[in-house]
Amino acid sequence: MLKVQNVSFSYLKNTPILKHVSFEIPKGTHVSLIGESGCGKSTLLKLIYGLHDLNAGEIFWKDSQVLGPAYNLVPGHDRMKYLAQDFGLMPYITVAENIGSYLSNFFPEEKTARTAELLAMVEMSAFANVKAKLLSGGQLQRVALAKAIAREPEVLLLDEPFSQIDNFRKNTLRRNLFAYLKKKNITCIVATHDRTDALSFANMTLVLKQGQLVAQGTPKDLYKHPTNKYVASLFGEVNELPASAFPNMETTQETILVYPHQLKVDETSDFKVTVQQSYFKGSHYLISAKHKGTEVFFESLVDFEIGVMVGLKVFQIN
Ligand SMILES: Nc1ncnc2c1ncn2[C@@H]1O[C@H](COP(=O)(O)OP(=O)(O)OP(=O)(O)O)[C@@H](O)[C@H]1O
Repeated sequence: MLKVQNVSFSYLKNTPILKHVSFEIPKGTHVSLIGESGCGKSTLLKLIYGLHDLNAGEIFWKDSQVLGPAYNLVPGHDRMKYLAQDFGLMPYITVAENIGSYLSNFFPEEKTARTAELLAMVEMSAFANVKAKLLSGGQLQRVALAKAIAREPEVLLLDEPFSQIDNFRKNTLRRNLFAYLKKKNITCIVATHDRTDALSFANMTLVLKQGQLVAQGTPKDLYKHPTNKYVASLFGEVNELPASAFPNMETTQETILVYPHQLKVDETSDFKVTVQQSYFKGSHYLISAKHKGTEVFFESLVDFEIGVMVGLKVFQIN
């Protein structure tokens, strides 16, 4: 169990970055850490790893307290691995040597086999003998991931681990990596802006806003029952609409959160919008429209001309 208890932290005096953050993560859980840019995701990963001293609170991995540089000559918990956004690879040695640098030289055959296994997982076998400085950003990121799991940490902390990897490779890589981590029961926290990381590959999602933990739960629960628009918008476009605009909800004062796929064109509906822009998404169009000055997004299988007025109804609310 990873326990983060009432943690507060600031880099500079009087500028709090994290405020009273508490949560617990059972061993082997995959967590996605989401929130707008600058909300403190990277900082939280660094604190869990022990790279900074806390202002208040405590962090424990199992029975061992994570201590910052004031208490540790070499910062960083020895059962954890933290992969920063800048990768931390050595440019003048090969890909295989970079990965092998964390593995013991006492068992050369095992080291070679393990390096080959890790290279295959990140689809970089063909680059084993290429110097790291010659790789693209996405290739470097794949090698850095292989290096991070080389010694099988108990806790893996990944900061935007797939940000530079093309979509084609990203999906295979995510499936390989998360299946491997599950098999080895490695606890993993991924700070991400990618909704697929947050929804499809996590058992638990933590939502940060301005340094505070504002929501936590399974990805499905948070997606289906977002506590507010901020949480919902981290999964994609979302509309906040007056409930009274829709049939059977005329007397309701509240607003409702509706994802674009939950709105359907229905010319009989009194809720009229004017089409502003249409974005082709492959399987459908995402249409941006206006209702009394408010932007409304809906999905449609057919395209609409800009300026056309259409009626919308909510057809599938959570
Ligand atoms: N070394 C530092 N010294 C001072 N302030 C810092 C330092 N590192 C980060 N910050 C500030 O802390 C806040 C949180 O930054 P952090 O990198 O943790 O956010 P984030 O959620 O990971 O952002 P992003 O999604 O853009 O990576 C930001 O306001 C940032 O400017």
